[in-house]
Amino acid sequence: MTSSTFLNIQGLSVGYGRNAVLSGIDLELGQGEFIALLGSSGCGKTTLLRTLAGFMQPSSGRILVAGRDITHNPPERRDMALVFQSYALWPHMSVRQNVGYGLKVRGIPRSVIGARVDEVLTMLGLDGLGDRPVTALSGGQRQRVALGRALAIAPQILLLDEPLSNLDARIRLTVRHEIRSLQQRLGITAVHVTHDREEAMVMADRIVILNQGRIEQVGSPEELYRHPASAFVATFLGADNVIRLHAETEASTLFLKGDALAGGAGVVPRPEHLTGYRGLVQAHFRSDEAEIVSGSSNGAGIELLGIVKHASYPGGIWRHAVAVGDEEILVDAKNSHAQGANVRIRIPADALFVFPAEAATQSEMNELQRGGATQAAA
Ligand SMILES: Nc1ncnc2c1ncn2[C@@H]1O[C@H](COP(=O)(O)OP(=O)(O)OP(=O)(O)O)[C@@H](O)[C@H]1O
Repeated sequence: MTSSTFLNIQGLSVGYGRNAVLSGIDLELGQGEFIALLGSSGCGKTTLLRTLAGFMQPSSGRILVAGRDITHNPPERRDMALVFQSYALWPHMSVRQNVGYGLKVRGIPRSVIGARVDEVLTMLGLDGLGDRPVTALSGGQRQRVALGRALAIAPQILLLDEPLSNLDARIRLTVRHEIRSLQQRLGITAVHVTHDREEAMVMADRIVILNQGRIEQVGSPEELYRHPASAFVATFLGADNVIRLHAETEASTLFLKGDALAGGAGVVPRPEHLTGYRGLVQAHFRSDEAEIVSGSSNGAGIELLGIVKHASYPGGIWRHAVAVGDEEILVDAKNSHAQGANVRIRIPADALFVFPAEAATQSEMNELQRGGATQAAA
């Protein structure tokens, strides 16, 4: 644990009955840090948040806040507030009563509650709505009330469980910005659960990618985007074009071979995790980082040969589905290329993420047996 660690999650495992959901989660957050938990449906994001909040008990591991072990504290003795996707407001209460609720149950005097609620309503731009029933508010306003109720108790840690997913796209952008700037202004440590990649990227100081109950990678949005540590992270962060190739390494160079490549081969700098690797790989890249080129070009990268299957115009760019060998990839371009056209696609080395192939197909196994690459991936 570093001296600046505020929330420290150590070896946390959590399950429902005999069904293990989270396994050995280790994570340290600094005070005032905003962390986004990102992962596909069912990977355990909400379970982690509920365990932090004290609504679930871990089967092993500890949670420390400022060095104090709070693993077995009840929710009200954790100095944390949870904001739900569904708002979870009291429908029979006014905005003011909802925001003051947490203070009331803590036995705070009425005069203090009144002043604090006014302060929070102003902070969230809800002045003038205090006496409205919450049922007479828009979705964005309701979520602001839910946030106000959480902030009224001045928690040290704010837990956000997909608070924006019930809002329409435009309001979501506004509330996203409001939450982030409030959190920064108040210096609150925040853990935000989302399955929206862009939301995590623009809001968080660091993103935690969860996959099947384990942490796959932790880093700043840019680190994760530029240096995904696994095929899962690359795919999850948009590098979902995949081409399978054979790879061999020599010193700091990665030699790639495959029918999909122009000239049957390509050379790129070797990523750290492929030191000494020889075998099947899957190369990932984003559709907007691949380029349709008219001739061979200079600079580190690879070139693929493909045939345009169809082109569509989602706005600003043309998106092409291109058959490359047995695989189909998406490539964006400023101009459209006709169906059936033979194209050369260039992917710069720094936009190419190469990992050992997850499983060999039958034809790849046959090729391996014929003496291609000798090391099949795990
Ligand atoms: N009350 C429960 N009893 C048993 N299993 C549960 C319960 N709640 C969740 N699970 C299971 O635990 C796993 C993790 O669920 P969790 O809600 O934490 O996932 P999540 O990542 O938040 O998913 P989503 O993005 O869909 O909300 C899932 O497989 C889910 O089916």
